[in-house]
Amino acid sequence: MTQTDVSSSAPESRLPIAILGGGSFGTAVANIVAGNGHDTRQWMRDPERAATCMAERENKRYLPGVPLHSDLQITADLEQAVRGCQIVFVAIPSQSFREVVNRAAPMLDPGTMLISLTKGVEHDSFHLMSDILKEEAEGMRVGVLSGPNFAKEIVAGHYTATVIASEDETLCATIQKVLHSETFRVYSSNDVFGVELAGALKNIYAIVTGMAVALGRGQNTTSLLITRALAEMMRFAEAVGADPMTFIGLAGVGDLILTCSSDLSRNYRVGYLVGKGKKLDEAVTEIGQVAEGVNTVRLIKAKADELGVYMPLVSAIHAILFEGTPIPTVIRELMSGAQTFDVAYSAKS
Ligand SMILES: NC(=O)c1ccc[n+]([C@@H]2O[C@H](COP(=O)([O-])OP(=O)(O)OC[C@H]3O[C@@H](n4cnc5c(N)ncnc54)[C@H](O)[C@@H]3O)[C@@H](O)[C@H]2O)c1
Ligand SMILES: O=P(O)(O)OC[C@H](O)CO
Repeated sequence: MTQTDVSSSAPESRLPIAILGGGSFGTAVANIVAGNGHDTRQWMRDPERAATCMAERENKRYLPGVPLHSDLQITADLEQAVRGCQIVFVAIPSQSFREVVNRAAPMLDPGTMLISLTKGVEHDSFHLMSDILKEEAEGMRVGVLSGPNFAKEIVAGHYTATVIASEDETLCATIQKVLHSETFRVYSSNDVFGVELAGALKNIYAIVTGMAVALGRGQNTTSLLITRALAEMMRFAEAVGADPMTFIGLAGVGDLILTCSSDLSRNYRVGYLVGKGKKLDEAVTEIGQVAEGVNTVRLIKAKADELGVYMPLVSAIHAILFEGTPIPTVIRELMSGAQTFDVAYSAKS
């Protein structure tokens, strides 16, 4: 297997790089990569939409009003997008992630860097996206990118940071170089599982806080929820073998604060709409974009039950979304639970 070290290439070197996914985040990352002078190809499945985005230099459905970089190539031809690329970013919702990677894998050169941008867990299994990349695309180098990163704020040029996680240090250095810009910083981590898990878990708590805001609750409540969410996330991480320390970084508490504090988050908005009385299906349809947390709640609840991990907020939101328990009943139960230690290492706190 040949593994090209592109991290040491001169800053001006132009690499062929593909981004799979035509939604908000794929588009935001494609714009960064193209802006850094790389030969950037974004793949989206719908040929008509690809042609329209290419012609109008705008992705009207997902990032209206945002000009696409003039060098960004957009295509619905997967082979044309990935051919000869040393780096492929995958921004496909978790439910379709495997299907797309499976299609792309035979078209990739050995040693291609495959980077997941997706924050979810595979439905009906407990696979994270890096597991899928390893299973479906053997012989590739794998990393995950996760952090407090609203696509809309990235394209608006707000100062932003994220984390690239991989056991492959050269891959991390390469991705740091490829994405770094005047407004975008990339930190590295070797805890792939922790970074990826943090990105998936925080979506659950964004639904919870969105709901609390819809119910008229104030900042005390939001702060209570975010802090106890972090405790739950770290307990779960410890139980499944991820490093709890990862959760105090950008991909953990950073993304948790962001997503639980803003209606730019689709997960937060799902919680908000359900809190206002909408049915879950109606809320998801109204958002019209992926809200990974809805599926993640089910999967994490099942895993927490199996492992005996105490996750009262996960149980609470699961009861509201999937068990038909009235919101006031769930809140009463949460608020009358045992008052334990604030900060503790024990998985039972
Ligand atoms: N939007 C953000 O701010 C943001 C930031 C960080 C991470 N993410 C993560 O990125 C992932 C993608 O999110 P997004 O915001 O781009 O979603 P989105 O809802 O904006 O777009 C999803 C895209 O995936 C495409 N898609 C769905 N199924 C497909 C299939 N079977 N084949 C090909 N394409 C398919 C859709 O056509 C659409 O273009 C999610 O896991 C999300 O959590 C999003
Ligand atoms: O819109 P959400 O809820 O999917 O959140 C987007 C990003 O994950 C924020 O980092």
